[in-house]
Amino acid sequence: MGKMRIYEYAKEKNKTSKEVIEQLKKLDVEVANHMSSITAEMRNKLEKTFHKNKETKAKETSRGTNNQAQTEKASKKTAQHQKQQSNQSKNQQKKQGNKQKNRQQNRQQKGRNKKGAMQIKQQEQVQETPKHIVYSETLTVNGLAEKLHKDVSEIIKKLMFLGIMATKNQDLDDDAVELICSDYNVTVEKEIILEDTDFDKYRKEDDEQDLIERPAVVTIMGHVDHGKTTLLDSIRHTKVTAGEAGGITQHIGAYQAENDGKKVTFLDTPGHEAFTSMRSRGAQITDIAILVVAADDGVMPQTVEAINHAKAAEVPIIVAVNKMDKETANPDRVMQELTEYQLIPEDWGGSTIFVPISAIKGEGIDELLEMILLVAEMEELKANPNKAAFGTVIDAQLDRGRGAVASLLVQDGTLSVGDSIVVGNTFGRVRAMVNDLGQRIDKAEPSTPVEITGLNAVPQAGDQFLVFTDERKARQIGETRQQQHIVESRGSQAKISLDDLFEQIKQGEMKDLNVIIKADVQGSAEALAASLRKIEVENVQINIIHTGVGAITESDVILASASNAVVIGFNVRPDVNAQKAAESEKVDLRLHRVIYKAIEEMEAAMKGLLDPEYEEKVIGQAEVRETFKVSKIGTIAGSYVTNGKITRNANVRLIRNGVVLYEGELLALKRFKDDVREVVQNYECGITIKDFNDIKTGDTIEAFVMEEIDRT
Ligand SMILES: Nc1nc2c(ncn2[C@@H]2O[C@H](COP(=O)(O)OP(=O)(O)OP(=O)(O)O)[C@@H](O)[C@H]2O)c(=O)[nH]1
Repeated sequence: MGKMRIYEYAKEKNKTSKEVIEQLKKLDVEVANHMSSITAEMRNKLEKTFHKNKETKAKETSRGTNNQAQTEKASKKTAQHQKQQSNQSKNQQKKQGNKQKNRQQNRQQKGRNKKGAMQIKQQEQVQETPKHIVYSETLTVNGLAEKLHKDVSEIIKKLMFLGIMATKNQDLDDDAVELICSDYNVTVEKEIILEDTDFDKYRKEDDEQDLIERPAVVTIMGHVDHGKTTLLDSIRHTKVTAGEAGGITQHIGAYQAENDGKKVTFLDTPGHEAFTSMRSRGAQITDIAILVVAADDGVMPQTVEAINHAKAAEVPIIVAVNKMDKETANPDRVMQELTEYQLIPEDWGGSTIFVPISAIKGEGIDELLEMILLVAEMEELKANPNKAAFGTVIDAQLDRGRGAVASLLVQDGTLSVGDSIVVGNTFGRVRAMVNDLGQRIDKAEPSTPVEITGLNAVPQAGDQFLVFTDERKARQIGETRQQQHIVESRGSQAKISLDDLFEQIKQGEMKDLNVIIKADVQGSAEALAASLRKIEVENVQINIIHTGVGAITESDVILASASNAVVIGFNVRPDVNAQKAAESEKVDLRLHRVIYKAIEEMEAAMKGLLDPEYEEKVIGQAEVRETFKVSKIGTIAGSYVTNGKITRNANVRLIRNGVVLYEGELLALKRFKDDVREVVQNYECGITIKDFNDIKTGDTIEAFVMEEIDRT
């Protein structure tokens, strides 16, 4: 059985909460309000006094004294009677009995209360009151009044009586709803809508024969200024079928190019940040990554980042060696440098495709597209166009005239105008749909990017969408997802942290521990990586997914979040954005200044030996010299601080003859009559311990705090 609250007890005893609270006060028991729970001891005390009161009241009644409790009881009976009266199916015998009873009670009622018609109105209201109400999510004051068939002002008054100032459109919390209802003797039920909101639950497995080839979705990555945007533009100009819509291409976050009658979809936002932030949101939309490396510049830091991001996502890489038109172009150097990252050309015994291009001159574009088609063929990219569409948001914004506008990439099924759709935490019906050429279309098959309108709100890039055949279902799921999102955003998902690593290893959830290393110099990053790789813990392998030089950046954190990795910073710190991202993404950042400490920590975490985050620190001791028993408060220990200090927010333990009798919180710390924040050595004070009164002269009260350990 759960805890009983004051108002529940009052109801059981036919008392008002106020009466119970007052009675408790008389008994020197302090309670906060009607929602406070009631202990067995409190119950016993109350039972006794109420029992006594009852006897006195009984005597008074026999002397003909009228009292409020009786009036209440009588009016309740009247209400009951009226309910009974309205019930036609009651058997005759009962009716007879009731009639007699009612006549008697009515007489009593009339005698007691001569207010007449007003009274009747109230009774009618009582009659109308439902016995049970059901609500879901939240209820406003107005909503509650409607459900209870009451006037909203009556509910507001009752709330005021409970100390809740509410307007009629204000949401009530569950406790308030429960209290008001209990006041009307109405039982409440909160309906929890258990709509399954996971898209996977609604997506059906495909039969092999229903699958057909679909265009590859390609992302272009690479170092700054190596020519990503130029390449995207070049492909668009040479390969997009301009024409029907006057050749004006729409920037909807992606476009389709054609080569030999086969399509390829290019995502418009170059760079790995967008790619990885989508992945961190659970969306894997890229099938192939094009790594652009300028032939005159070679492998640069962001080239390496891009490689690691693509590898972490297990996406095949095609290298486009750009700026081949330049005199200083040195493709061999690029190839040489990339071998370090396991991107080895076929000629050199590897399997990576290298295509020399000049994005600015449009040279090598055909070859690049051919290679993309080749890799796509090897990847066997397929989808079933004959089912409800599923895919991902590439971009979304609010348009003044059109409302929420979202660019979607259809990844499976066919999206049609009029479809009921849930997009992330939004929903609606596809009102209008345009393709990358700005043409209005009715249907979009797998790998097609489209822009749609008709959603109730703006979704986020990386959100997934799913079409539902039932419009109502789409709405329900959309609304529930919206609610869940609000709840989840309060306590965002936990990522891997060294503190729970061992637990996960034990439970077999962790086979590879992904690590990102950022250091002040390449040498130490490599040394740390090499040492970490050597750590041997059964069944777990350390996987260094990225190493780099410089501060920990937001991009590192996003990669860590997407890959469930821990970031180790050696002699470097996170920048402001990285710090913020780590907090919101719950990414564990470990900062070290000594290599062996970093290794030790990792090893300890993997073996489950990591110290707790906090450790106890004793801050002072006091000797109990006298005790005072105060009925409202409990035992006050008149003490003398023998060393250190006792602070108001410290935890305390009571020690008697060297044995710890109790450990808990300090309730009050006083000097004379005043509450104080701390009392230092050689001063006297009064201490009370929360929920503990067995304090004796000669006991020691030890104060301690929990301090975070600095692991650096
Ligand atoms: N000579 C030559 N220059 C090129 C080529 N491709 C791009 N460029 C030039 O290189 C510079 C950078 O090109 P962008 O396409 O903006 O490079 P990016 O990788 O998109 O750069 P960010 O958007 O800053 O990351 C521009 O001045 C381009 O004109 C090429 O094939 N040959």
